Amino acid sequence: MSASSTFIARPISAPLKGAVRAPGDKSMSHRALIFGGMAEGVTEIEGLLEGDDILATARAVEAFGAEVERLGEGRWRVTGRGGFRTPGSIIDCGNAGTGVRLLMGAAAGYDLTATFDGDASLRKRPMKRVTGPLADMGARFDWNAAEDRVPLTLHGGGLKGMDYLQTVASAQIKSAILLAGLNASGETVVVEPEKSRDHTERMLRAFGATVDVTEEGEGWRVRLKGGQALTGTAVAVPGDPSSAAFPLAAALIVPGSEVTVEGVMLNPQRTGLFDTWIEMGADLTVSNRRVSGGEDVGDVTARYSALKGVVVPEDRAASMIDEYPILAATAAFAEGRTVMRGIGEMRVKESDRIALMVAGLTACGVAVEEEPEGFIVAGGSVRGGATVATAHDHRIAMSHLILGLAAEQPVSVLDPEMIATSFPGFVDLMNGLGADIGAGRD
Ligand SMILES: O=C(O)C1=C[C@@H](OP(=O)(O)O)[C@@H](O)[C@H](O)C1
Ligand SMILES: C=C(OP(=O)(O)O)C(=O)O
Repeated sequence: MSASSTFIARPISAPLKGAVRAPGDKSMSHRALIFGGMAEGVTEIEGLLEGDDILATARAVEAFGAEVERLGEGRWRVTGRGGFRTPGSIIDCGNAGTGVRLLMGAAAGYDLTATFDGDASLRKRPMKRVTGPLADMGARFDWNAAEDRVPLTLHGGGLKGMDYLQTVASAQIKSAILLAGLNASGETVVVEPEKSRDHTERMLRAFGATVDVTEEGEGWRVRLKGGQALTGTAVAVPGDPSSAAFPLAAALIVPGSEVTVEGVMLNPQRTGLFDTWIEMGADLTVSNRRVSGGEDVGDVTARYSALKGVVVPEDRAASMIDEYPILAATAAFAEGRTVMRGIGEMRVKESDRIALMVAGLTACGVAVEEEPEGFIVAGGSVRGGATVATAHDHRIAMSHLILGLAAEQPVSVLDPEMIATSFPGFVDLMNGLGADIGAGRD
């Protein structure tokens, strides 16, 4: 696909109908591969997301010395050697912030040297939030191009545990420090201001580690002792709520629709969007609740709904940080204003997601106000009829394509190939439900 490729979503007149499965959860897929690579023995993974971000992490884990095999669709085996060793090549994490930050934390605990890099988007993202605390534990870093950015070289080993008080609620920072702490002397403690996704804590226990978690203020105090070995295990990865959000959003805004996404992970630190949609008046129901892979899972059904604008509580941000773009797309069809604040973190994702959503929605005829740490969408009719820049950001691309299905005129997005980082098969899945999304003209 050329650099100037586009996808186009055309307004549809018939409702979306059907039941689908979301791809495997991206956060858990990164962790299953990385922990499997750090562990001694065999880790069998089912439901692994085969998106580009995860394939980059699989290659990285292999470069750090584990054996990584694909057994079938979503079925992978990692045979770990009980630690990472110096890789023979640069660790290219592609587009993945989670991949690079968790891998740096994991690698920092071992006596090795590794150079990390990524694509143009990853090269713009801040790394000191992770290298800072890892350096305080004893790791050394060389900036190979610019401070705070990849490419960078890590010299690991000889770490001391630390107490770390996080200023932002970030599961990536928390996870990097905890993974380093596993191979540090003494105890490592991370205190977060608000609860962030806890897949690392849960999954480390499945790999045999002892992790102590207590409530502290609005967040958690997480403690683990250094010198803990991980043992390979079986991991079942449930569906990704961040991906499920797209077909569900389409059902909410296309009249007459009813769509079920089966097997969606419902960890409370990931379901802020669903809570917000329900407050907006969405007909969203969960059935068949069960536990799978140590996480709550259910089938989520969305039916077309007359949505109302809401003020999203700021303390919900960590539980839906990747979902504000698709929330904004649905808010464009709601009656009244949807106020999204306390989300400055959105500016340091794969793109400046506040700026990109404001620009894209404005181009589609939606009234939007930008703030330094948030934005406000005034809902109503959506004209569409625009070609939207995505800055190679998968969630910006998918959000505008969903918007286009219910707009008055088609919506095109530039550079849609990044959708494959988190949701390979997005277009086929959506079209199978009755959407009209296809390749546009260059
Ligand atoms: O830990 C994780 O798997 C993730 C944490 C979040 O990032 P931050 O930790 O930077 O908030 C999220 O945006 C990202 O998509 C996945
Ligand atoms: C922010 C995201 O991912 P990452 O930080 O891993 O690049 C995302 O998937 O929306």
